[in-house]
Order: sequence, then C-alpha cells, then structure tokens
Amino acid sequence: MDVTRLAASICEAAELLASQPAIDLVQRAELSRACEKLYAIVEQPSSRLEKATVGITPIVAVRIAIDMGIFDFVHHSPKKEFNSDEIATRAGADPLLVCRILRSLTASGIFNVTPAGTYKPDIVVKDLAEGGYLASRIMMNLSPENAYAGPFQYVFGTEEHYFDWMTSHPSQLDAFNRTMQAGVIRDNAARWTQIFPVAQRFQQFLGANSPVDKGIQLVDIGGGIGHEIKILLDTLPCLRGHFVLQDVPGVIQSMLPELKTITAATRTLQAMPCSFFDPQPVIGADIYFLGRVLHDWPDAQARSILQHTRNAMGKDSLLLIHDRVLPDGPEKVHLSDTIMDFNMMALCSSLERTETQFRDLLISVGLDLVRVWRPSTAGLHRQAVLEAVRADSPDDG
Ligand SMILES: C[S@@+](CC[C@H](N)C(=O)[O-])C[C@H]1O[C@@H](n2cnc3c(N)ncnc32)[C@H](O)[C@@H]1O
Repeated sequence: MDVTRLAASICEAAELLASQPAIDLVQRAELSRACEKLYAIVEQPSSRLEKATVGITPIVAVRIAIDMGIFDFVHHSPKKEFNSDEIATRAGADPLLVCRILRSLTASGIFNVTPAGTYKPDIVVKDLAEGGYLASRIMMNLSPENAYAGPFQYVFGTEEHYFDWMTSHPSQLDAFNRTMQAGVIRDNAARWTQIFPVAQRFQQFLGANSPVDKGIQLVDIGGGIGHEIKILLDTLPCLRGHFVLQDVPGVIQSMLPELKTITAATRTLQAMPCSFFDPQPVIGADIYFLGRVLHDWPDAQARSILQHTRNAMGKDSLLLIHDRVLPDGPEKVHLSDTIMDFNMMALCSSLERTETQFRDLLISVGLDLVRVWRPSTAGLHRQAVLEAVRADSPDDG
C-alpha cells in the first residue's frame, strides 16, 4: 500500500469536507465512526497509553483559561483574532503561562492559529465563557517557576522537590526509573543514538583493539540507571573509552546490572554519585550528555546545571542535550507536547522548551547551539538532540 498517497487522499477529503455546507448530525456520526476506526489502527500504542494515563492535562488548561477569563474576553470582543500577548495583558496573567495554555487549547481544537500566527476562537468558546454551561472558576495566573514550591508540593503537602521526595518513596523511585528506561526501549525512533549520528561522529573512537585511553570520554549527567549509556554501547559495540554515569546516590545504586560488568581493556564504566548542582568533577571530557534532564527544571536550575557543565568543558568538548524540543509555531505543537508540558508544570514547576528557549538558555551560560538533530520520522517525535559548544570554542560558528 502506498501510505503517502493514502495520507494525501485523506487530507484532500478533509479539505473538501471543510469547504462543504454544514453536514448534519447523522453524517457527522457516520464520519466520526470512520475516523475513529482509522485512528485506532494508526495510533501508536504509546500515544494511547499517554492519553489514558496523563491525558487529563488538556482539561486543566481549559479550567485555567476559564479562570483567567480568556473565553469571556474573546467571546465578547468585537475582534475575531487575538495574539497571545494581548490575551495575557487582558487576563492579567504571565505571558509564558498564557502561551502554554493557548498551545494546549489549540491542540484541543478550541482555538485555531491563522497563517498570521494569531488565535481564532472556535464556536465552542461560547459555552466556556461567562454564562456558558461549562464555565466555572479555579485560581492560577502564573507559570510555576519555583522548583520547590509548585503544584506538586501543594498537593503532596511537602517542601521537597519531586526527585528528593522520591528518594524516601522507593516504590515511586523504582517506577520512575523503569518509566525512563521503558521510554527509550519502547520507542526506537526516540533514542538519542537514532537521532544523533553516533557512528559517524564517534568514528575516531571505534575499533575493537585500541586501549581505553585512546577512546572517548563521555559523562552522562543525571543518567538514571544507565540505560542511555547502554543504548550507546549496544549501538556501537566497538566504541572504546571511559563512560561516567552520574546521578544521585539512590539512583546510582540501582544501576543496570549489565553495566556493572564493564571493565574491559577497551571500555570502562564509572558509576559516580554526584549532584548536577555541584561543580562538575570530570573536566575536559569529549562528550557531556544531558538526557531528559533540563525539562525537569525551570530556567534558574537549568542554568545552574548548564553553567557547571560549561565550566568543566574544554574548548573541544561537546554538550549533547536529548530532550523534547517544541516547535516555535503554536499551530505545530501536538496535543502530546502540551500534555507533557503540563505534566512537567505540575510535577516539577518546569516546562518543555522550544528551540528558541533552549538557544537563549545556552547563550545565557556561555554556550552556543550548533545544531538541532531531529528524528527522521519528524512530525511524530519531538525528541531531538541539541549539540552545543563553548561560545569561545574554535569549532563554534
Ligand atoms: C528524567 S530523568 C532522565 C534520566 C535519563 N537521563 C534518561 O534520559 O532517561 C532525570 C534524572 O535526573 C536525576 N537527578 C535529579 N536530581 C539530580 C541531581 N541533583 N543530580 C544528579 N541527578 C539528578 C534523576 O534521579 C533522574 O535520573
């Protein structure tokens, strides 16, 4: 079957339908059933699971928007289109939070983004505006950015960060570590080794017989139980070098058993309990790797992690950041992206960042973003690998 042609005809049919006069309820039901059948076949199992487990976040976005009066404003305004900043000003709310909410509402079909980049409300907005049968109020007008006093701490009645709290809740920590490992095992295309061309870029370190000291030195910061290092070693069985796995002590002690046996002549592995909020002890490594770490932290802490890494980097060191990178255009943001963004907001007072937000963060600590690697199945995955070097590196520019 020619899937590309099939996808093109489905899009054509959708455009044709959109240009038709209104279809009646019976036709709508018939078409909805057909679409659901198609979607049930093509949807990724991981996406089904995501909706069933953390899929509540679009509802949270609607509730916050009701409270901010966003629907009242756009419904009663004589204007038909709005930009994010004017909605934020009108709502008296943090522009970043309003931008995150509008992205989620767009992914839920409550707003559409025009070619000019403005937001156009859908007809359902009238039911969410004052007097509408779905309008009711909660309180929130700032994107949480205090990592130690956000929604998680409020709900669990604690002053600890989510990661600190987990160390005294071992079953939660174990579940978290297994979730992190499952994410990269389940989804081949989301693995960093599939996105960043490891074989080509680490070519000089490949070879079965050369000693460790001629190999790569790679530091996996906040590397969990070592699954990201394991994926690299499995992908490149001839990669030689010294691999350092860093995380908090409670996680390091759960390191994958198969990594514990690596002490060959061509490969060594060092498990190093240490905090990324302390100075980085490994100086001048070839590669510093930050896998899905920065999205756990708001800008203040993310900057501190990057600054410590930057201070340890040599002029030839490379920083690789594996994280979800959202498109800057809100109309391109998937529902799944907004679910994860709100998940990060709730658990860690943090956020999923756009490429521009990553670039700005890197520049603020003296690092330059050299390239963003995206998976070949672009559109389905937002995982990307960002490649950064010291701003004063000879390779920069
Ligand atoms: C989202 S997980 C990512 C794990 C792994 N890099 C991956 O991509 O699957 C974030 C990791 O950061 C670790 N972490 C949290 N606070 C830390 C700290 N202060 N220092 C070092 N690691 C920390 C957690 O234990 C966890 O393993």
